[in-house]
Amino acid sequence: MGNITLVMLCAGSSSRFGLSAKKQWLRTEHNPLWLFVTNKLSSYYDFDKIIVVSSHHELNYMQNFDDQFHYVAGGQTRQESMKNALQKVTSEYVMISDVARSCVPSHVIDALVSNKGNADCIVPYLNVSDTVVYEDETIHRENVKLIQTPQLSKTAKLKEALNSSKEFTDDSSAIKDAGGTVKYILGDKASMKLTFDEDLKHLSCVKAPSNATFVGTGFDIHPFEEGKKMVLGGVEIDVPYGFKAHSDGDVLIHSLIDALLGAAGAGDIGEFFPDTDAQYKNIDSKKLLTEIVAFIYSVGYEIVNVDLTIVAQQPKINPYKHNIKTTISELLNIPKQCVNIKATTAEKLGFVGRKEGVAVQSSAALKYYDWKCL
Ligand SMILES: Nc1ccn([C@@H]2O[C@H](COP(=O)(O)OP(=O)(O)OP(=O)(O)O)[C@@H](O)[C@H]2O)c(=O)n1
Ligand SMILES: C[C@](O)(CO)[C@H](O)COP(=O)(O)O
Repeated sequence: MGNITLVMLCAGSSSRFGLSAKKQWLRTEHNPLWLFVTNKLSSYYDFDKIIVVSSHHELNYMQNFDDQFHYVAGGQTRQESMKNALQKVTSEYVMISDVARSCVPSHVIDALVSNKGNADCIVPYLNVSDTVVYEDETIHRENVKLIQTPQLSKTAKLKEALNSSKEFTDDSSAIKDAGGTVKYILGDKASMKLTFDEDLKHLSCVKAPSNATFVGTGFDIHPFEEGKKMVLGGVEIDVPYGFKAHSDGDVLIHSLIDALLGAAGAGDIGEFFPDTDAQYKNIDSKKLLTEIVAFIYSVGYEIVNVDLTIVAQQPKINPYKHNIKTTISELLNIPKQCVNIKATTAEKLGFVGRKEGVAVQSSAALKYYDWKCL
């Protein structure tokens, strides 16, 4: 243990990446990239502590993957994410890395550690081999450094440097601005940052995602309530009663949400939308499904197909099947032929047979987003 904490920054929004999946959630075999990179760096050096910084709404999901790390919610900027992580750093030194730099070679980590203490911040860089023009003027390219991460800082100095109102794009510029010392060491082209989708062709150290399929199931029941509008599968049903619920009571969409979350290993609808939360009172469940679909795609999955079975003695479902199928396929952004809607009565048995309510059983299949096929 060398009194160094590793902070892995994984809370970005991947806005420049431009794909359905966020870059830190691309899979290599079965591992999300953030886990692959964190495990790789932790194999190079025996850190005192490893902190993974996640987007706030992915924190619970991320923690499912590995409980050996500490997890912290990130902020709106890289700097905010760093500051949030630093609140949990007690070691004398901190190594902060971008998960977007997924193929950092071990010799860079070795060089950072061997320079520990030689300056307030040890920074890997690359020289440039192109001619450089800055504001229409050609400048001496030997004076240009392309800065990389991880960077190894004295924790106290970095904390002090970030207590600034200024926004810095990396640790070393903050430390320099605070009068600290910086030592530059040669980095490696392999440490290239994954920013745009075309950068994927340089992602040499990771394997393709597994082609496995993941299946989840959902089940929900809602009793009838007189005088309420009925919405089922996002479609208004022409009957003088609806579903008793905190939300609009769309029992099909609730069941489908649980099937999607189940396939992704992401818990259940109540963990995402507590029925004690006033913001979901009478909410349109299509909005909930839209949020869950965005989550499923952003954490690196694609939806293969869904199969939904409505168990109802009333109302008659057949007249609405086509519209429900169309609505669900649009909400999931999958072809209509990948959405199957079944309806059955309960043969007048039980609460369904007594026309007290409706149950829906759902199944969903997911696969990893195949970024290698781009
Ligand atoms: N609020 C933020 C913003 C960025 N990062 C992390 O900082 C690293 C470098 O940021 P960048 O490559 O810009 O990632 P994104 O912010 O996701 O990309 P974009 O700017 O295109 O949205 C990434 O590992 C990213 O996850 C972070 O932890 N918290
Ligand atoms: C920290 C960094 O990787 C050093 O080059 C870079 O500044 C991150 O920039 P981004 O826009 O936050 O990706």
